Amino acid sequence: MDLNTVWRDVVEELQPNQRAWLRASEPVTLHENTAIIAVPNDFTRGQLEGRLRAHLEDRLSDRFGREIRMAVTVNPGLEDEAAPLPTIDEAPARQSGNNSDWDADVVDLPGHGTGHGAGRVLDHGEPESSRPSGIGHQLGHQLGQGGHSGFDPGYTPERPTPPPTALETRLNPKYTFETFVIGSSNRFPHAAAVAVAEAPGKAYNPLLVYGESGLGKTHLLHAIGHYVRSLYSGAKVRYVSSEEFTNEFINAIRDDRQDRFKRRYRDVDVLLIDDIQFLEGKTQTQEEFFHTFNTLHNANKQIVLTSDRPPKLLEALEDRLRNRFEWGLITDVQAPDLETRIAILRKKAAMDRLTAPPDVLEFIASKIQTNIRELEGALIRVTAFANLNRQEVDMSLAEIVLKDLIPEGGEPEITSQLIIAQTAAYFGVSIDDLCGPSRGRHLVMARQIAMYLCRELTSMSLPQIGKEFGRDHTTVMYADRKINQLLAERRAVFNQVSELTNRIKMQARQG
Ligand SMILES: Nc1ncnc2c1ncn2[C@@H]1O[C@H](COP(=O)(O)OP(=O)(O)OP(=O)(O)O)[C@@H](O)[C@H]1O
Repeated sequence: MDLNTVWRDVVEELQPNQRAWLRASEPVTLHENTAIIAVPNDFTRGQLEGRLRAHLEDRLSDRFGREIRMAVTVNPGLEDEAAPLPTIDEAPARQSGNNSDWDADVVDLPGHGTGHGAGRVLDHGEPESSRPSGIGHQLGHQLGQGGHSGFDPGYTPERPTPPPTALETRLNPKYTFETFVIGSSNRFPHAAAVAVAEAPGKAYNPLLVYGESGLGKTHLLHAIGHYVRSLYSGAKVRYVSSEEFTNEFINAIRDDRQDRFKRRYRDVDVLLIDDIQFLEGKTQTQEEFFHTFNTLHNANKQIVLTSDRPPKLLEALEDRLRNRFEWGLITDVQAPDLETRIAILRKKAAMDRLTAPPDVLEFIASKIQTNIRELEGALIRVTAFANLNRQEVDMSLAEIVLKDLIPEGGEPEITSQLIIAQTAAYFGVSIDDLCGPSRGRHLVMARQIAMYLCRELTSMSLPQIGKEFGRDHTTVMYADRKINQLLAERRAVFNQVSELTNRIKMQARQG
């Protein structure tokens, strides 16, 4: 059964006045349980997402014999098709929607707005890394985006004030679409992310990406931020984890600075909010976020969310909030297949100038199957070990290092308490000191290693790890980077980390 036919029938069955809304709608694709429908403008999208949604989803589900969700995207090109002759009044309006408010360099980005994809078709063949200006455009098309020609973003860049730096928007410069490897496990969320970045507030709103830890959700979120900023200079992009959002909200109440907090999150063009599962059970923060969400959504500002579960399973979230999350497009990242894992390792090796022959990359990729963070960690350890021993990276070396990293018979569960206790014992310091404020050199190193191991061996988020040590997430990020670097430079650190990892894993296995 094809979506075109079903959509036509479903529209036919509507009341004439309702049918009028859908005159210029166009079904784009059916991806698993999501039917993507393009409409010409925000107003129509509002109708579809509001009063017509339940009915249309029911009818689509009946026809396909399974539950179908609808995701609506705006494609202004459809209006042109629907309207036989533009009136004189309309013409200038369209033109102003054609990016004339934006910086010239933005409009002239290669590969954009031409409608003729410079990108390759990604449905077949090897995983590849994404180049948004070509491939993204084409994928955007696959998801019903008309490219960004004719797209009126609805906000103007603030020319008098310089655009915020990546630091101010808190985007990790390494997490871009260029460094993201596309494979079958993430093709759809990647395409959705590109579409949203090319047409913020128009494509799918909100976009929600869910999936297990270490599969690239945060990476995609940051990539959207970078890409929006490169396309629309002056666009206000804000990235925040839900934990930070919660903490800032609590602090704002404490300091009686709610207004400032509200402005911070409501006065943005794109809000990227990570790990919304942390909002579960936090009633007051949920309430605040609900209003933030509504303010942004009503103003057609883009919201992108990530979660470790689909919204349906976020049980301790208020219904009205969960319901909001289900308005737009929901898509998941899955564990990468072997080819994608190899491609990710190749890319990482090239980026960080780590030399490892193809058989070693394949070996690592075959051993570490689910978490990309662990996959990258294993590559770093193998190359660091070789570097310290002034040896070539080869299979026998990789086998030794990975044997320590991956125990026979599956992974035991490792907690931060275990890591902290073992690290404290290993370095001969007390747990209180390890997690306390003292900044003695020995202690700082032990603490950084403990933080690094929490990042490596558990699925805890940066803020969660930070909390264990009474510090914020940036300290954890710094520690993680620092230890990764020292692993390659200092044999003592490499040995300590390896030995400690073994001890922790052994202890975890013994229960
Ligand atoms: N497709 C990919 N291509 C290249 N690198 C990737 C890809 N997916 C993930 N990574 C890398 O894997 C690491 C973990 O990814 P990320 O932090 O985005 O995962 P996550 O799903 O947000 O995990 P968590 O829920 O634990 O925060 C990052 O270093 C990221 O750059």
